[in-house]
Formats: sequence, C-alpha cells, structure tokens
Amino acid sequence: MANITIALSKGRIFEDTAPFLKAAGIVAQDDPDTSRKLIIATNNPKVRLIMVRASDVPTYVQYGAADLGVAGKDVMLEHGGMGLYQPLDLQIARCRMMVAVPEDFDYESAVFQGARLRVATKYLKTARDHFADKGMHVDLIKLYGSMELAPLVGLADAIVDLVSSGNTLKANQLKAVEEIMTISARLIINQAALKLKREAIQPLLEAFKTAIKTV
Ligand SMILES: Nc1ncnc2c1ncn2[C@@H]1O[C@H](COP(=O)(O)OP(=O)(O)OP(=O)(O)O)[C@@H](O)[C@H]1O
Ligand SMILES: O=P(O)(O)OC[C@H]1O[C@H](OP(=O)(O)OP(=O)(O)O)[C@H](O)[C@@H]1O
Repeated sequence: MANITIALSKGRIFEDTAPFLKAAGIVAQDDPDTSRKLIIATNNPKVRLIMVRASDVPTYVQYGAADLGVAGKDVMLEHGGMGLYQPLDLQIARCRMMVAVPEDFDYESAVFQGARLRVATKYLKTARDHFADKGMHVDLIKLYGSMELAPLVGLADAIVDLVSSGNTLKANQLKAVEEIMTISARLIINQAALKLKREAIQPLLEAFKTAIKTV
C-alpha cells in the first residue's frame, strides 16, 4: 500500500474527523491539542496526519503535500477547490455563514435605502458574491478572526461570519440578519493522488462514506 498523508486542523475538525478515521481503522498516536508535533503518526505505519491551519488544508492537498484533507465549505469556497475532489460532505463542524449587525442597527432600512455598508469578514469571496447577488454595494474589510469586534469599535457596520449556537453574537450585542449558506466540512482529495494511490485511498473513502450515517 502507498503512503498516505491526511491534512487536518486542530480543534473541531480533528475531533470530529477522529471517528471517521477510527471507522477506517486509523488512530492518531498523539493528541494535536496537547502535542506540538505537526506530523502525527497513526497506528498504521502507512498513514500519517499533518496538522495545519484550517484555511491551509486545501492548499496542502492541492499541491500534493497531503493526499487527503478535511475542510469546511467556508474554507473551500475561499480557496476555489482547484485540483481537488470533494467527494463527501461529512456533515461535521456544522454552522451557518451569516450577516450580522449590532442589535440596534436597522439593516433592512439600510439595505432599502441603498446605504453603502462597510462589512468586515475573513470570507471575502463569499461575502462579495452574496452582496453582488443582492445588488448591494459594500466595502469589504478583510480580517483574520474575531470579526464580532469590528462593529463594536466602529471598524465596520456589519460582519460576515460563521454562527453556530449564536452565543458569540449575543455576547457582543450583535444579531444575525441574513443567512448566506449552511456550512459543513468535506473530505477533499488531491486529484492526481486519487488516480495514483487509488488502492490505498478507495477503502478510506468507502469507510468514511459508511461512517457518515453512524458518526
Ligand atoms: N462555531 C462553529 N461551530 C461549528 N463549526 C464551525 C464553527 N466555527 C467554524 N466552524 C467550522 O470549522 C472549521 C474549522 O474551524 P476552526 O475554528 O478550527 O478554524 P478557523 O479558526 O476558522 O481557521 P484558521 O485557523 O485557518 O483561521 C471552519 O472552517 C468551519 O467550517
Ligand atoms: O455561534 P457560536 O457557537 O458562538 O460560534 C460562532 C463562533 O465560532 C467561530 O469561531 P471559533 O470558535 O472557531 O473561534 P476562532 O475562529 O477564533 O477559531 C466563529 O468565527 C464565531 O466566532
């Protein structure tokens, strides 16, 4: 069997992917949340995990530094998906991409009046497409995290960010005003690797597919 490298990010993607790996007979030898190792061996000497930033997962897989990976739809939309197969929606790390504003901001009126809003986000492509579809002119401000802060300190009128429980919005006196799309994480595969290492990858793919219903 060929050697297989799987790119994951620590935290929820690693935790939610672990049951799928287990279903394929793969168990990590270290916990990435406590270990500083970036390459993690598994019980299978032919399979290793690499731990990268969530938004870097598709890049590692695109260039073949990893054969497989797990990445959110949010990340895939920003990346573009070039050179990648996305055969499975694993239905993990589920959340929603939303537009949010301060609780006392009348978003409907602002949209109706054609106000030019400043929108802070990490998700430039998704936000650009969303507001273009609505025919709205917005000024996008790129941030790398903690978007919820931007409207509180006058950096932006609105944000585009992920929402799950809604607790982060609530804790910062923000409200969701539009859902852009639902988000979940996908298995991604390097297209060349799938052809060259099909024998090793196909059983993994099958195990992941079966596990979607049970995990
Ligand atoms: N609150 C949430 N609930 C459920 N899933 C989420 C939530 N926030 C993000 N996700 C999903 O989990 C993925 C990984 O999130 P994580 O917080 O680990 O990385 P990140 O901080 O968004 O990325 P990066 O480290 O590259 O900046 C996201 O790409 C998204 O698909
Ligand atoms: O609706 P909630 O359940 O409060 O979740 C929403 C929060 O979750 C994500 O951040 P995350 O916890 O991943 O922090 P990070 O982006 O800084 O890693 C997202 O960017 C929101 O801030």
